[in-house]
Amino acid sequence: MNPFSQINAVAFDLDGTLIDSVPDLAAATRATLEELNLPLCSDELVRSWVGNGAEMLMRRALSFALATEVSEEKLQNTMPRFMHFYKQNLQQHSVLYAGVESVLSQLKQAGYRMAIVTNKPYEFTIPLLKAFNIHGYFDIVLGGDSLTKMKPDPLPLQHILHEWQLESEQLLMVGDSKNDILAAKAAKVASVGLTYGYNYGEDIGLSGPDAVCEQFSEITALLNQCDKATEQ
Ligand SMILES: O=C(O)COP(=O)(O)O
Ligand SMILES: [Mg+2]
Repeated sequence: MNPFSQINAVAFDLDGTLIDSVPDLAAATRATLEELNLPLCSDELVRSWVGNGAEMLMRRALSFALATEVSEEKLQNTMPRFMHFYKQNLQQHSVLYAGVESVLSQLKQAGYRMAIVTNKPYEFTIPLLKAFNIHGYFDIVLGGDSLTKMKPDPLPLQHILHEWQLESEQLLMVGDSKNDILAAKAAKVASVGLTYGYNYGEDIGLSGPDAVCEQFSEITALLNQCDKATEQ
C-alpha cells in the first residue's frame, strides 16, 4: 500500500526544509557570544545545533564556547539577548530553498491543506513566513512554543489531525530532521525526509521516512503519482 495514497494535507517543517535559516541563526548566535566575550562559532557548527528550538541552540552554543555544560541560570540570562539579535535580522542572509514557492502554489491549487510545524519560536515564525511572502499558504502555523511539547513529540501533528478532523493516513509530514520523522512516526503519519537540510550531520534516511527527497520539487511528483494511482 502506497503510504501517500490518501494524503490531502501536508505539515511542513520550516528551518532546513523551506528556508535556509542558518546564516541568520549563526549571526545572532555569534553576536550573543561576542557580547559575552566568548569564542565565536562557525555557520557549520550552528548547522549541527539547529533542530530542537532556540533555547537548545543557545544551550549548545554556550556549552561549546564555555567548553562545559551550561547552567540553567546562564542560559536563561542569555536567551533574551539571542532573541533580541535574531529578531533584528531574521532574513538578512536566509533564503527560500529552490522550488519551495512553486510546489506550495501547486499543492494549494490541487486542494491540499497546509500547515507549518516548526520548533522555532512562534514569534519568529510568522515574520519569517511573511518576509518570504509564503504565509498565505498555511492555515495552521505551530511554533516550538505554541503547544506544551515540540517535535519529536507527536503533539503538534496530533493537534493538526484533531483541528482538521483528519485520519492519520491523510496527513504527510515533510522535514529535514530526525525530529520531524520521529514526530511523524509517533503520530502514525507518513513522512518525507529531505537530504539538504540540517540533521546533526546524519543521513535522514537512517530515521526511516517513507520517502527521501534530495530536492523540494520532488514532493509534487510523489503526491501526483498517488493522484494518478487513485484515479485508476
Ligand atoms: O528552530 C529549530 O531548532 C528547528 O526548526 P525546525 O523545526 O523548523 O527545523
Ligand atoms: Mg528543520
